[in-house]
Amino acid sequence: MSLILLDFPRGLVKYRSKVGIRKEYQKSELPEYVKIIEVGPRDGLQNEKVIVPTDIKIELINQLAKAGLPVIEVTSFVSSKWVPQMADHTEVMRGIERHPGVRYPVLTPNLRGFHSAISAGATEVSVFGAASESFSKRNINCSIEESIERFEEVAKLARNMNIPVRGYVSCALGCPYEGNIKPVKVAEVSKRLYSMGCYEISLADTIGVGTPGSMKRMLEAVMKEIPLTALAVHCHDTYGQALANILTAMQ
Ligand SMILES: CC(C)(COP(=O)([O-])OP(=O)([O-])OC[C@H]1O[C@@H](n2cnc3c(N)ncnc32)[C@H](O)[C@@H]1OP(=O)([O-])[O-])[C@@H](O)C(=O)NCCC(=O)NCCSC(=O)C[C@@](C)(O)CC(=O)[O-]
Repeated sequence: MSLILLDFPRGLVKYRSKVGIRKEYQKSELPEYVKIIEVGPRDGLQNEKVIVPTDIKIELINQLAKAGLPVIEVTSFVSSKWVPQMADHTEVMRGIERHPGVRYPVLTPNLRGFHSAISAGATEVSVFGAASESFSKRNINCSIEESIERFEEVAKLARNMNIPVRGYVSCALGCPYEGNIKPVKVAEVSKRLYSMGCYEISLADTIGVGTPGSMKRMLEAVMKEIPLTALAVHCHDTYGQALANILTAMQ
């Protein structure tokens, strides 16, 4: 697979680094702990040309849980016309083992997706917006403003049901249609997601065009609006920059 997908928050202590690394981290002022959110079964498999059979997906997710991943993004409750790779969302969600201490969030773009996800047994969801108008239209068929309205409905219902909601901001470091995206726009969308109740905002370098410099500028803008402990990064490795960008985010 050509992607390295790491959702990588600083501050939220969920995944303990190995002893030894921990000391080095302290010396170099990197975080003592990191939480890794495994998104392969969703973000990886949604891009596969050949649709992976449901039982293989289930086995992959079970093996990832056994490998010690604390959070595994399982699937998306989206339109199967748009993303046929995720059409078996309900079967996957119902088929996986639930390992104690492991969380299994799913993507839900709207209330319809939320209801389906909950019926299938989801206990955590993610809404996914963008800092680019063009990307929002092409990805979820609505403007940024309309998407925020849809997410607010999801967040409100989720709050009433005690379901945690995470928020993605796509194109945080560049858009395939609009090119550069201003950090202030990323900060604005992030703030709206955070204000509606998303407990964590994942800033996504959707097409992997970020660099350590642009990552730093973007994070500086977002950190003015959102507490550091509520931030994560999601770095695609299209141009081999994901690890450098993640290191910058950690610093
Ligand atoms: C968002 C929608 C559903 C909007 O869907 P819509 O606004 O209803 O518009 P539509 O006309 O395109 O709807 C298509 C059909 O889906 C139905 N529909 C409506 N909602 C649902 C639903 N929840 N589940 C299943 N079906 C749904 C709807 O009723 C309609 O059915 P039809 O009338 O044609 O028979 C649609 O545009 C869609 O499914 N888009 C795909 C979005 C997607 O999964 N993108 C990839 C994931 S995001 C991502 O990868 C970025 C991320 C998170 O990884 C971070 C990063 O790296 O940037």
